[in-house]
Amino acid sequence: MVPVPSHSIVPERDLGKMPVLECQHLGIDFGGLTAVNEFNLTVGQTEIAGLIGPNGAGKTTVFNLLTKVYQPTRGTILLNGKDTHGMSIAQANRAGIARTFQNIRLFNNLSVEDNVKIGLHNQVRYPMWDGVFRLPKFWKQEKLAHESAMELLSIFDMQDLAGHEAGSLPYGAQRRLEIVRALATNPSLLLLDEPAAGMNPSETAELMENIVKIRDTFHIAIMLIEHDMNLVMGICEGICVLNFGQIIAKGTAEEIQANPKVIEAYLGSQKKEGSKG
Ligand SMILES: Nc1ncnc2c1ncn2[C@@H]1O[C@H](COP(=O)(O)OP(=O)(O)OP(=O)(O)O)[C@@H](O)[C@H]1O
Repeated sequence: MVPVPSHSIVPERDLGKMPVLECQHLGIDFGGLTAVNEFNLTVGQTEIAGLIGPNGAGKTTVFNLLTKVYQPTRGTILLNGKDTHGMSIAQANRAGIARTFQNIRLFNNLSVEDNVKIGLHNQVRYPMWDGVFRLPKFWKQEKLAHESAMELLSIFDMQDLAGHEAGSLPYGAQRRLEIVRALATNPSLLLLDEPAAGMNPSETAELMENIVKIRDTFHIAIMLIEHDMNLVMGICEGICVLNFGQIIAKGTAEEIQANPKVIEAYLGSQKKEGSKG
């Protein structure tokens, strides 16, 4: 039995299992600015978790700490129980963490399939010479990579787009492709940075269904940053609210929506913005 810390909000079905992520006293300073401090969070093995808060609260910085873009000034990150201290971005990815970005980062001139294959790359194994001389092992791996890429693209019904240039896809499809490429690295924790940004309500509704489908199909945890409260409150089981780099609340959608501190710092202004449009 794995003890779950008291600051945990993991769903019941994940209790007793090794959490996918445990952040303990995590923090980072940029010169005199403390961007994140005392960030303590546990994410369950199959949890969909949300990280919300006002602009500049430190959400993307948390993702950058988890993925090793930044090394923390203090604190610990355990990924599937393993301390990620000193890992590079690639090592953290191989250890099971993958992400998408607020601003789409695809290889625009490559095909959709090749973008997914880049994600698969950390699992393809053959000696260098097999690749250089196009030996049978290389072709076997290529065939497997093609099949895996098509299977992953089918999650979003994108198989027919495999040969298209990634940069030529409509915006919503590019966002979906980024998720597929991240999934191709076989993560146990998938981080999505504002996945619904720029999507219309029907695309967002479809995205919500797909996020749940990905969790159910791959049995992984998903943590997302999002300003679309319909999405967050609709699918996130545990929600963590950041303000000025500090966690001000953790809980279920109902608890967060009723929390006066969260309403004052964030949800109140979100509602006003929503009513403007
Ligand atoms: N590399 C850096 N150097 C200096 N300051 C930084 C750096 N990265 C982030 N910050 C600062 O850390 C704070 C948190 O920024 P961050 O981008 O994490 O916020 P956020 O919650 O993701 O905001 P948004 O919702 O607007 O994306 C901000 O004050 C930002 O200016």
